[in-house]
Amino acid sequence: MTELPSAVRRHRPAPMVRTVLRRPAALVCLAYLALLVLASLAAPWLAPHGPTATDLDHVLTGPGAAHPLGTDNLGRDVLSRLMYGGRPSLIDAAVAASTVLVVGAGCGVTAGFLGGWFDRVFSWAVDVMLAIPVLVTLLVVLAVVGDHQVLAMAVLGVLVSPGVARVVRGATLAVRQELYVAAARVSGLGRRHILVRHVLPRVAGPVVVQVSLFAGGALMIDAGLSYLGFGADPPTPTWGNMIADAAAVTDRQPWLLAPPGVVLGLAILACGVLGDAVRDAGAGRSTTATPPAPRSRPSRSRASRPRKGTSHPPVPASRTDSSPALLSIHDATVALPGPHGMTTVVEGVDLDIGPGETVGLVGESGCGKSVTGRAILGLLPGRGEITEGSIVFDGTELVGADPRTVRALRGRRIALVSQTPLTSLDPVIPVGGQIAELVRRHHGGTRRAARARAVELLRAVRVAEPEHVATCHVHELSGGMAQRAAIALALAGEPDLLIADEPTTALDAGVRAEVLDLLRQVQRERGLAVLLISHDWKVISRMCRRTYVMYAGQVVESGPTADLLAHPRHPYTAGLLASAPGRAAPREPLRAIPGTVPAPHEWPPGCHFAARCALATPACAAAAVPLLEPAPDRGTRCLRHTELGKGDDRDRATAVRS
Ligand SMILES: Nc1ncnc2c1ncn2[C@@H]1O[C@H](COP(=O)(O)OP(=O)(O)OP(=O)(O)O)[C@@H](O)[C@H]1O
Repeated sequence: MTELPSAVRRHRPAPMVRTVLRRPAALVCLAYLALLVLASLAAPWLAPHGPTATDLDHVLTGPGAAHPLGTDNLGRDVLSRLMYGGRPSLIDAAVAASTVLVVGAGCGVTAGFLGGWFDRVFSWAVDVMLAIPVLVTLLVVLAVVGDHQVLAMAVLGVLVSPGVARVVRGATLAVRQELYVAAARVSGLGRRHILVRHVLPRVAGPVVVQVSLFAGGALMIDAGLSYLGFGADPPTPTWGNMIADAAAVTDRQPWLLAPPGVVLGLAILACGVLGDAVRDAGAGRSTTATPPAPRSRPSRSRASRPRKGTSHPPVPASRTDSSPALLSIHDATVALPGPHGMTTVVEGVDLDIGPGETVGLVGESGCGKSVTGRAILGLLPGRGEITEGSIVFDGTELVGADPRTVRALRGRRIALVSQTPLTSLDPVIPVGGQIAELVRRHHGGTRRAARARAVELLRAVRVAEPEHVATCHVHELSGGMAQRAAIALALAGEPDLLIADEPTTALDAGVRAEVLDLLRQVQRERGLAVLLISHDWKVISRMCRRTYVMYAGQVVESGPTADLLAHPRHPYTAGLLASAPGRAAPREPLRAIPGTVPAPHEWPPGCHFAARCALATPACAAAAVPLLEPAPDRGTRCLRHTELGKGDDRDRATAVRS
């Protein structure tokens, strides 16, 4: 089993509330605001005098025994009026802040999360609303609704919401684009679940900051409106009209300005400091939660070490032609939106995987391997779509199927393991919690049973101390261990097909061998079919009986791996093999196929590889090359495949430059 990294026991992120409360300044501010709320609520019982009771013998007195904060120009007790006045001021601010929370933050989160037409309408509406002058509109509203201050503050909240919504939308969009959110979709979790469990906790920080800062501003605006005479009618006290009364007699009793001014000023300050504390706590958490660069440690414990003589264990059995395919892709064409409009990025792909079979998909970067994998899961980026062809999984056609049918397969029947486990696991939920969440989602059961199953799955993927690792966050794990956890997560639904998209690319050589061993073991034990996407011929030859080679969106060659490696039937495969790092002799420069993969909008009408091919003839460039069958169970898109592998032509086909 892999050893437990020492880092596992460190850097556990504390819940946000606890992190905030650990800051003395935040604690003082919270206490102050709580005191204000309590004092204003309990004013009828705690205030020494009524809010309008006058004592004409004591007018404009300073602080004293009978009146701790003095009296105003009508002999009214300032402390009592402050307490009573807090209630409307705080209610007004709360109404405005709640409106911003519901309208601003609510719309921002919805637009950022849903995207599409809602986001476009939202952005347009925000642009329009930001052009509306807030104060002027508010004064007009007050002129219409009179002294209905609560309504006015709700209107203020609506007017301020676009700015807040824009910030919150940005934060939500950033979280939505995180790989772990995509991974949660791949795992089959529903939208609402992903929003509540994976997105909202991450955007809660920015939302609280925005709302608390605005609450301070709302207190100030409320006081300002009362000062101007728009608030509650005298003699009802508000902090704003108390400041207005004090301002009228500053020459006779300047002290009178101090109590409402200080109380209000401190309340605004407290809101700001609290917002800062939440922001800092959030930043601290995301720093610890942001996965560091993969720390793949070559853990060398006995169970996971590749054993001598078993470095090339037998490749899992291939599907026989008579057995029905578990996954059958036929003539699939995928288009994605891009700078050149909808562009075809995968064209006419045929690919079959039998139950329990491991099939390789290999090719240079940008050839369409990942898009093909995502097309199977119905998770194409943007407004991408499968424009032609069919994808049949276990007898069910997925192209054009009800989205619920495809969603039901994700995680449960088809799972994905990506190359970046550190970014595809939720950084703020313990690994065990994420696995248990999927177990319950796909198989039901109690929380306790799901947690036990999560530990079992971690043990199955050879994680040491699985009980402990289940409580860890992903940033506490090494690269290899995180990849094991990601595989455990993929197995939670007990799928029939695993799409492994370069699952070992981010790992170092030692851990790579362990993870490949592990994949083969789970594949064998569970009869899993695996589509293994890779750049690495070594991985392909070790794992896959059959391989498909992709170039510029097309499958250009396919066949049993051993045969394909020994006798490539397409110059691209030959070139790719010749430029594999292991093929170069010692001190010989690494070879490469001349040129680069053309971008999808630059694909030629004929053979996509013609421009880089030493064997190309005018016929190759003239028209699209269909998939030919040079031998049983072999496919190639090369018109000159019969000439490959013969003397000089073979050399020319693999002609590469340093
Ligand atoms: N979100 C996207 N929007 C637009 N085009 C995309 C998007 N993702 C991929 N593409 C394009 O689709 C084509 C295929 O990309 P894909 O990621 O499938 O290649 P790949 O063979 O998996 O490469 P790699 O090995 O680097 O992952 C590329 O031309 C790429 O630019």
